[in-house]
Amino acid sequence: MLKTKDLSYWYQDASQPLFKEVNLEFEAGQSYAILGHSGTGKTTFLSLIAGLDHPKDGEILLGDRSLKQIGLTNYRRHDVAIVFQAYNLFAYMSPLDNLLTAMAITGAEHAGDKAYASQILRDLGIGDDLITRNVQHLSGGQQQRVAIARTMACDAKLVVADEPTGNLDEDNTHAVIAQFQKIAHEQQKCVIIVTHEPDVAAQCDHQYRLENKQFTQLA
Ligand SMILES: Nc1ncnc2c1ncn2[C@@H]1O[C@H](COP(=O)(O)OP(=O)(O)OP(=O)(O)O)[C@@H](O)[C@H]1O
Repeated sequence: MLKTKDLSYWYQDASQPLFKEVNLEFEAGQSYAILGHSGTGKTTFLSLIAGLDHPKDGEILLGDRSLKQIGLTNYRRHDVAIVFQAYNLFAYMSPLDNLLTAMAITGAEHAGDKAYASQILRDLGIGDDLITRNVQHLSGGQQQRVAIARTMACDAKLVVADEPTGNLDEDNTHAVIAQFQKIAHEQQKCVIIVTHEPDVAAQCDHQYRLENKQFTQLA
């Protein structure tokens, strides 16, 4: 589904790339964890996959089209959903309006369908008492579940998450990863998660470590 072809990136100095000539393939219906020490370039890699920046060298292909051909704005709107550690919800809106707004912006199949959006939130434990409350009055774990619900309500086949459990306790971490597994296996999406936590990575279908400018498959 998504492929990197000789992908390289550096910020200032081309002789010191963060990663070099990376060739990876990510399939629909599977989840992938990317581990690695701080500063190795995991977030940078994810931002390229998410279409937030252009590669310095090489390319990223969705199916047989490069992100450059698709256009990054187009790609971000329709093909990829992003979950950050800091939830990144629309502030001052309720969980329900967060989903409905994202569905409208991305032109999702179920755009405007309140019952559909409410059910996804309910399935993630955001019940009727919380669904219309300002998201800023929700706990960290609840906000992260809303962010995940939003990716489920939209049609993007690729879901990327940067340290999605970084702020969560053990129970919420477990629930969030279980939900990502559901997104991969039941919705047949491709889920790519950057994490520091080996326990989190171990719950994904595949694990890679970014080290010495290359990705090594661990499992
Ligand atoms: N906009 C930028 N300009 C210059 N250097 C940057 C920029 N963003 C990140 N870097 C540097 O690039 C390197 C990789 O950063 P990145 O955030 O991708 O690493 P990471 O593996 O995700 O780290 P962490 O696990 O700590 O989040 C770091 O040394 C960082 O300081």
